[in-house]
Amino acid sequence: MTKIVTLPGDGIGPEICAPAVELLEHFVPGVEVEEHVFGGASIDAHGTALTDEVLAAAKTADAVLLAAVGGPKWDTTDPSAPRPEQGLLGIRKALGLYANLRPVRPLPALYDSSALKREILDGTDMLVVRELTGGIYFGEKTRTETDASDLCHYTVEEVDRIARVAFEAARGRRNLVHSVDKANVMETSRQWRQVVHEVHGADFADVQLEDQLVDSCAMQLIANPTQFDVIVTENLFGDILSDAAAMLSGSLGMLPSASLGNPDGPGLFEPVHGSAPDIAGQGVANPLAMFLSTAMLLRHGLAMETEAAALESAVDQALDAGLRTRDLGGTAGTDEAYAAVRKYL
Ligand SMILES: NC(=O)c1ccc[n+]([C@@H]2O[C@H](COP(=O)([O-])OP(=O)(O)OC[C@H]3O[C@@H](n4cnc5c(N)ncnc54)[C@H](O)[C@@H]3O)[C@@H](O)[C@H]2O)c1
Ligand SMILES: CC(C)[C@H](C(=O)O)[C@@H](O)C(=O)O
Ligand SMILES: [Mg+2]
Repeated sequence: MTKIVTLPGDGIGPEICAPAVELLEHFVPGVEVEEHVFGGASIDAHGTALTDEVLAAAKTADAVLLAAVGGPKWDTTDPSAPRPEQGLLGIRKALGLYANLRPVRPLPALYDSSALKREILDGTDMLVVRELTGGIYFGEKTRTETDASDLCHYTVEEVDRIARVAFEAARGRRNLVHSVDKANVMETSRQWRQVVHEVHGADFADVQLEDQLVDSCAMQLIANPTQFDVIVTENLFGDILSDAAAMLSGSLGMLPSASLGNPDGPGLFEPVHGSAPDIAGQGVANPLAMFLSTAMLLRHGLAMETEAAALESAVDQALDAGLRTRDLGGTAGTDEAYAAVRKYL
């Protein structure tokens, strides 16, 4: 039997997770869905954002569906206090999920919801491949009364394996990879660039490779997004660039993600956005990034390509038919969005 562990988390997390579970039950008859507390909710219940029990449950699942964590209640500058985000980083690392795929494909129906002009958006279709278990997120952290430090560290192996994910992905797309770094300043970036070129020369010479500095990439994402096919970049740059790229789709509430990398364990599927504390509890959150993450779970986690495409198509059709949540300039609530998508299944 297929087992999915769900981690609704905090803020709008539970509101967008509930309808996603209904979609899972629709597409995977008899699916066993096991829900666990996670993030801030887990800090409140157990004093830690990710308990050993939840991690053990996740390891036995076919896939993990996560909504969002965090919120002002747990925001603190005290280094000894537990943080919801530690649960997120902890589960990514513990499951060995180094490859985070964030596809950005603005729909013509939503061009008017974006801050960018239609003619700039038209034809945009990119995949951000974000390294997820290394870099400054996981390097040594220190803090004293007078200073603090975060170490950015990458091994050659970590860069090599994420480069391969990006090149492989490009082969199934437009065959172009932009490797984004800060090689004019950072030593980790200079080695990143060298390793990416070595992997390219050895095994992927058929794929076009471009280097781009991260500051320039941020500008190019807004100025000329259609030039990109696959962007591969380190953890922190990928975090920032993918939120910027989300706005090409009209809203952060539209961008899904899949975290993969361990062939023997489950993948983790979650929207790119956070727990949106400013709108939590109002029933107005856009659940579409969560639904599209569920589609990625069907595709990458359960090898159910037909079902994944059907769900993506239902989202497209609902938007074509006029579905607009508040973040997209409309008035539809979370339940209405779910009903609008359900109509096309
Ligand atoms: N994967 C995750 O769990 C994740 C990701 C990012 C941020 N966070 C956490 O979320 C908390 C809030 O962070 P933030 O406010 O910087 O980012 P956020 O992504 O939660 O929200 C940014 C803005 O986008 C809006 N927004 C986001 N998702 C939306 C949706 N589905 N529908 C409608 N509007 C949406 C919010 O209302 C807010 O105005 C922080 O604690 C942060 O650490 C968690
Ligand atoms: C909440 C935070 C730790 C997380 C990250 O930085 O990875 C989020 O912003 C994301 O993009 O998934
Ligand atoms: Mg982020």
